Amino acid sequence: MKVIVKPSTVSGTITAPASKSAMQRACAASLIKGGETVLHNPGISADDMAALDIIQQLGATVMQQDDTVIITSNGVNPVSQTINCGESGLSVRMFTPIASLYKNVIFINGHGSLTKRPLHFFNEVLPQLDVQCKSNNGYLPLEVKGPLQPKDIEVDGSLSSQFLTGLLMAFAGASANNVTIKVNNLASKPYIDLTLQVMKDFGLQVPSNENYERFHFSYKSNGKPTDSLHYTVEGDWSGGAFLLVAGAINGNIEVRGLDVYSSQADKAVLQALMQTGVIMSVEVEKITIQKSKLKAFHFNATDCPDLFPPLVALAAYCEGTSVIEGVNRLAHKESNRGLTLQEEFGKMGVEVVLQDNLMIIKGGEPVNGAVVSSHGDHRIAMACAVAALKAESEVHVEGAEAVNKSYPAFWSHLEQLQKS
Ligand SMILES: O=C(O)C1=C[C@@H](OP(=O)(O)O)[C@@H](O)[C@H](O)C1
Ligand SMILES: C=C(OP(=O)(O)O)C(=O)O
Repeated sequence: MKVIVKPSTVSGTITAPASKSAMQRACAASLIKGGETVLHNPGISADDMAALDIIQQLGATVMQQDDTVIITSNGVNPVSQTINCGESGLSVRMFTPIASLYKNVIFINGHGSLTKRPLHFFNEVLPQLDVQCKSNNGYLPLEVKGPLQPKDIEVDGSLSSQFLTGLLMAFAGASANNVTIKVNNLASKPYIDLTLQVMKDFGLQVPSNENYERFHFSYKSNGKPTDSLHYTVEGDWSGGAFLLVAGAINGNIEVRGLDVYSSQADKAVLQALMQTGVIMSVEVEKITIQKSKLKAFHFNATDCPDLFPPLVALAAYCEGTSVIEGVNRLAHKESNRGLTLQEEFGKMGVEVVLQDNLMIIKGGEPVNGAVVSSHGDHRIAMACAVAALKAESEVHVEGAEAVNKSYPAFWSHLEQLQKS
């Protein structure tokens, strides 16, 4: 699908979508907790749908009712031998250890970009927890056979935090007692805060967190699972970042649904925006942001790598040279995002230089109309669309359907803002 974005101002009020990071964790926690969970503001992205499907294959029942999703679970009790993670990195890395709680073989698959994302962590780590694990040389498909036994273990967290999220959930699901997960070089640390927050909200066992290096579980019985836990999925700072950047580039908009007290990593977009000098007011209920004269910024996105795409769009309109640190974190996302951002913004005449772990963006020059490609990556599609808002002419975004992975309403939200 191709979407043509015309240069235009944006105005009006928009509510950010549900966070897929929070929604997928809530699905996992509902499965592990047992009993009934009512999810309010449930996400509907492709990644969220993958997580809902996985928990059903692993034994939960899922019912849509009005604006909620009701999940009932008896723990991990699969009704199928196979789970399909779609294109979701979080789902495959979080649900593989959870599926390993089961005593029989489970096959794990996915499609598209997920088949190219590294999973060798499991070949190294799961056997140490008594799980047999086969993979296709460190890639999908996987085959696991548990039951996983929580043990003291030391793992490498430098590739992705998502493996640790999976281990933490699985250890809680196995009632880990007096065991420690030691992690070296953990990446994307705030995502672990979100994991621990969701575990706490669901009444799961929460380990102590010693400086993101040691997570110690000491068993505390929480008694019977709470009947009918109500959980509201928070708004998505990762998708919301594109809306805020759209406002800064060429708008006057109000973004709702973003919790300023959230544990989400991408809340840090506010820090980058503040450096640009944008006119913005942050309140509990809403963030108001408007087109302003923007100056270049220097931002470290090592722990919030999903902010690179919106920040490159922002940097294109900032006077001077902006620098974003943490490019090494981008190689294994839906595309190799350092390279795809360089290529696609290059087509619009925006110079993006990759130097070691830095991305250097020369801003303040005219942004040209162009035909760009999403490379099947939702965040590349959204970054190009937002950059188009003040371009010299139309930007044609090919592969625009990629946004369904995290933000299916993105194109209609953008259109709504362009019209109001
Ligand atoms: O746990 C999560 O919800 C996520 C963690 C991050 O991945 P890494 O830990 O691999 O950086 C992020 O990029 C991804 O979009 C979502
Ligand atoms: C990398 C992403 O997600 P995941 O790793 O869960 O596929 C993303 O949403 O940008």
